[in-house]
Amino acid sequence: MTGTDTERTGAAAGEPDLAYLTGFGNEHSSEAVPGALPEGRNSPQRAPLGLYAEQLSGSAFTEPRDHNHRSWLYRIRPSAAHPPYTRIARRQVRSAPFTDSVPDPNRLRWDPLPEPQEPTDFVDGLWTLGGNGDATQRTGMAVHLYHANSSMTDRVFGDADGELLIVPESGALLLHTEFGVLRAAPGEVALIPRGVRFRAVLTGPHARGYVCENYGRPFQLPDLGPIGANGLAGARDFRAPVAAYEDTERPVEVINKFCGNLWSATYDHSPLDVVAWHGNHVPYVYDLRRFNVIGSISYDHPDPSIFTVLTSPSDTPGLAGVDFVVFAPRWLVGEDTFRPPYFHRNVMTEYMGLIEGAYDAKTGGRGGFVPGGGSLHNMMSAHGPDRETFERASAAELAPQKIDDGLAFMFETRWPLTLTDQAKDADHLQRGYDDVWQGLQRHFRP
Ligand SMILES: O=C(O)Cc1cc(O)ccc1O
Ligand SMILES: [Fe+2]
Repeated sequence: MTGTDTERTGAAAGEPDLAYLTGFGNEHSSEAVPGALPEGRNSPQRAPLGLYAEQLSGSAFTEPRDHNHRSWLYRIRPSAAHPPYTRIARRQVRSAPFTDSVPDPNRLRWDPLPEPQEPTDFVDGLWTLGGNGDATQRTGMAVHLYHANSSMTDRVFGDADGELLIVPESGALLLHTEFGVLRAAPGEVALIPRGVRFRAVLTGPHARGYVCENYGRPFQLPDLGPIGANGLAGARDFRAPVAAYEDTERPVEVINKFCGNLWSATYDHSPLDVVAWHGNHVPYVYDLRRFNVIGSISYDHPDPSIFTVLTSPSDTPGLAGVDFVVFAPRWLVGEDTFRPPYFHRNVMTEYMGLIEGAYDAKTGGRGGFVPGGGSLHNMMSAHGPDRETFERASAAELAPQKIDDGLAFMFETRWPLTLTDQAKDADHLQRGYDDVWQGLQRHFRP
């Protein structure tokens, strides 16, 4: 695929007007200064405009074309021009393998992270809930939350351990990356590929959200099978940035997450100095409201795999390292059907978050499933509608019904999640979550 279409999205007052390149997985190309991209070759003897040519590989050179991810960057200085990194405190960031505790079969739910008390940027505000796999083996994933009240200035972050799927819940982020600037507001998700450097700028006083750090194969669009050629997330709705560079000659701290630790080096310039680029290892943003929701128009509640936005496949067909699933506004019309999510036990592990409103299987409000909160239903943990939802939905008069009062999502992973101590012992862990399934009456009449 080639992607040359550009799309502009409305930015809020005072924010830059951002242009984007559209399409998922495209061989995009972009130059901030005309003539900065070499033609016909990647690495001419002297790159145009006195730039340095550099390849960034997100896959092994030899991976099949379908899975090959790389970009060529034309930059003011090569990334190699940096002083040594030294290890810094991890603060509240943890990585796989997770060894703080043993995996817990209990159903768990958290309220939102408390507001930061001191100046906290996106990196300082990352707080790891747990995960699975092993970052050094490039398997598994981690669930992080973030809360920030300041922008990253002269501070840049890159994650060698995996790609970052950022799910804002409150406050939009401007993500200044090596490839240009993306804006991700609540209701949108942004993906920063492995190794790509960025800094997060707040557009208001506060920002909060979720991050899926995927150590495994990069997220891709799911196959559509019998759905056909269209449906779910449309490839053309994914937006990559256009090239934009920082020509900054002052100290900039670059933080590198590497095999679970944070390392820092102070460069004498900004590493966001890419004037032109081409390739398919690129960041992107996607508006979840564009998701084409497909469901049952006869009876029964389909499995939530029908809501998969992105999947990170494993070596076993159909078994994802992690799926990103969205519960977007939709109509429910099932006849003689219990319409909310059913009671179930799942070999896959489900972490759920709420971006806005309410979720149809759970009661919201204080002590319930609330925006910014999260729930964990680990492998084979019994869960489903809470008592109130069960009673209401079992008695409801069935007419076509629009579900449009919320936006929830799920990170669904093939391996159980192990919690960090800070998640297990958090004040914002809801201690009485099991009670939502208490009082489900016996109705058996043989
Ligand atoms: O547990 C959940 O709420 C997630 C979920 C939703 C759904 O529609 C069906 C199954 C499922 O696990
Ligand atoms: Fe579930």
